[in-house]
Amino acid sequence: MEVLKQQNVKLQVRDLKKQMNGKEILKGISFDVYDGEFLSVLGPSGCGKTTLLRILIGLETKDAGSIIKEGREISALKPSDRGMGIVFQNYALFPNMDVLENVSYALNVRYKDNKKAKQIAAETLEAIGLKDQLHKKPSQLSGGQQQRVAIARTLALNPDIILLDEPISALDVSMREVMKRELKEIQKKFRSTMIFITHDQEEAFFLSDRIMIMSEGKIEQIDTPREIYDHPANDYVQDFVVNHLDQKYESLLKCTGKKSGDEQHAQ
Ligand SMILES: Nc1ncnc2c1ncn2[C@@H]1O[C@H](COP(=O)(O)OP(=O)(O)OP(=O)(O)O)[C@@H](O)[C@H]1O
Repeated sequence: MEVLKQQNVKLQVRDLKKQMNGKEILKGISFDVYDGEFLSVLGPSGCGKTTLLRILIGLETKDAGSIIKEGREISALKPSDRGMGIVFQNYALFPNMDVLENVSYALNVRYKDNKKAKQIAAETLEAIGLKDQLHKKPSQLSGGQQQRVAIARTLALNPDIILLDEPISALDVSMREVMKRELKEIQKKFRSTMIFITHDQEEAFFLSDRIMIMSEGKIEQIDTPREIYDHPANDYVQDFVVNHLDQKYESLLKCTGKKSGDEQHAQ
């Protein structure tokens, strides 16, 4: 974590508030995201994760607070000017276009140069392991492959920050495991800054540099997986995260190659 803290802060969210139908959905959320960080937003259904994501990218307005990306307040900008990309749970691919066309579509709009768009799309698809699938339609791909196309489509646009809204949840159990590992590889390869929404404790612990735990529109704790596990901030975190993971945490850490706090101090 110290390494990340020394890096640039990419995004600063301050005192973000949102009400809907008279109900407080976000109750003054403040956090930073570091350059190159994988931050998970973890919480149960209805705690406000998706609302937060939609406000960050500009699909929803905020009532109060600020969103500062690389020193600039972006709240007034439209979604396409915010330098953020989003990957949805349901892929949202164009069914009539092949894989290459799906990824090059937005690049065409950006560069107005079909050849360049296709080249960037093909390079990104190759980097993500889909070079043999370029001319298949989405319906000819597995759920995991479709989600990789959706991720490639976002990566190809090279956004400053990628938001992922439960991108793994719709896949079947075995594909979820594969996708989890692939997502980690993709983030390492592209060194992207990612904000990942999930209700799944194991996903968050496996993937994240830090985890932000939410309940009922507020942040309960934001820290590294190890810190959260070793020092839960309150009873909620203890119950929702630590008790849930139980003995699985050490094996999750082994999978990621992360060392325990004690081992790190010993070095
Ligand atoms: N358009 C809306 N109008 C009124 N209430 C809404 C609207 N959108 C969301 N809510 C409410 O806001 C709260 C937070 O919803 P949100 O979708 O952000 O939570 P979440 O943590 O992402 O949950 P889930 O994983 O189930 O989507 C919920 O109580 C939801 O019913």
